[in-house]
Amino acid sequence: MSAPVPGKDDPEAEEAFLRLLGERVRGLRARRGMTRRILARDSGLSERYLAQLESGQGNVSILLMRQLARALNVPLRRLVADAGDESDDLVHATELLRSLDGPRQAEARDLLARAFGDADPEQRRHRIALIGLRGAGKTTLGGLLAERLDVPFIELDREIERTSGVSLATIFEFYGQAGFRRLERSCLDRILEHHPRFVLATGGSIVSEPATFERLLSACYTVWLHASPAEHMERVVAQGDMRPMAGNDESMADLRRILEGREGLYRRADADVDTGGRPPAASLDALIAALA
Ligand SMILES: Nc1ncnc2c1ncn2[C@@H]1O[C@H](COP(=O)(O)OP(=O)(O)OP(=O)(O)O)[C@@H](O)[C@H]1O
Ligand SMILES: O=C(O)C1=C[C@@H](O)[C@@H](O)[C@H](O)C1
Ligand SMILES: [Mg+2]
Repeated sequence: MSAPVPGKDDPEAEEAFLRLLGERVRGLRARRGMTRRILARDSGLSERYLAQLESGQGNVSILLMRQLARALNVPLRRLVADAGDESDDLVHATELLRSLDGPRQAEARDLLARAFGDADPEQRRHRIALIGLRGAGKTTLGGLLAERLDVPFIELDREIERTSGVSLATIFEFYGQAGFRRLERSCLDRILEHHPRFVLATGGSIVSEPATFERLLSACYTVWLHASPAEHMERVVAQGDMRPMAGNDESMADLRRILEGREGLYRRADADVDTGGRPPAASLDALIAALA
């Protein structure tokens, strides 16, 4: 039996995607009042090829797709968006956000999260979620904090393993990053549904999944635990934990790169605690102070 390819669709789903692409091109062309002949001329594709594509039978290369997008004057992402990502409201709201500069985009995102987030602010204070890189102290401090607050301590990675009945390594091997992310999201949703109070230790990479991270931020009081890269590495190695980080082998360079890639997201937490250069008991006091 050949190895599974988690990113590959079955042939029916592939056909459905090509049909969607064809309908999308036909719809955009119609809305613009362009004949197939004109679009063929402006994009450099032959009329015959365009007809094939519009009927869902053309698997067009990315460069030809870019030519088509330019001729239709739409961003390339609009042609290849997943089903459901193309309502006019979503497209217009996205364009509005894109017209703002960086700081105002962040402001707009926070406004939207406040207006449409599902959290009751009072309940949010009783749901504490620890985020941070491996070795930050999420498990160590999370357990101590839960004991102190007399609330359940939940480890999201362990919940994912318990629900799926297999180890994280097996999930990644057979279902890929995408499969892990789906399980992570459904476990988080279930925890939020069943527990009004808890301390939750999340997986270090939860911040890389925008929808899941937004849900976490809106439903929980989040605290970013961090130490210096060297301390993170020291702690991970001392635990004999040789799990690959984001698919790479362990090295300081990888760890720095991962931290760099995630730092801007970790910073969105409600509070942060530096767990470096002090014992866990001192970090626990700092964590409790950060919740006050
Ligand atoms: N100030 C401190 N706060 C928390 N942990 C500390 C501190 N100083 C040293 N440590 C040690 O660092 C390690 C932290 O590991 P821990 O498993 O809690 O991190 P984690 O964030 O849960 O990592 P992972 O993402 O791999 O689950 C523990 O061995 C702990 O004893
Ligand atoms: O930091 C990471 O990249 C990860 C940490 C783990 O807790 C798991 O959530 C997963 O293996 C990814
Ligand atoms: Mg842990």
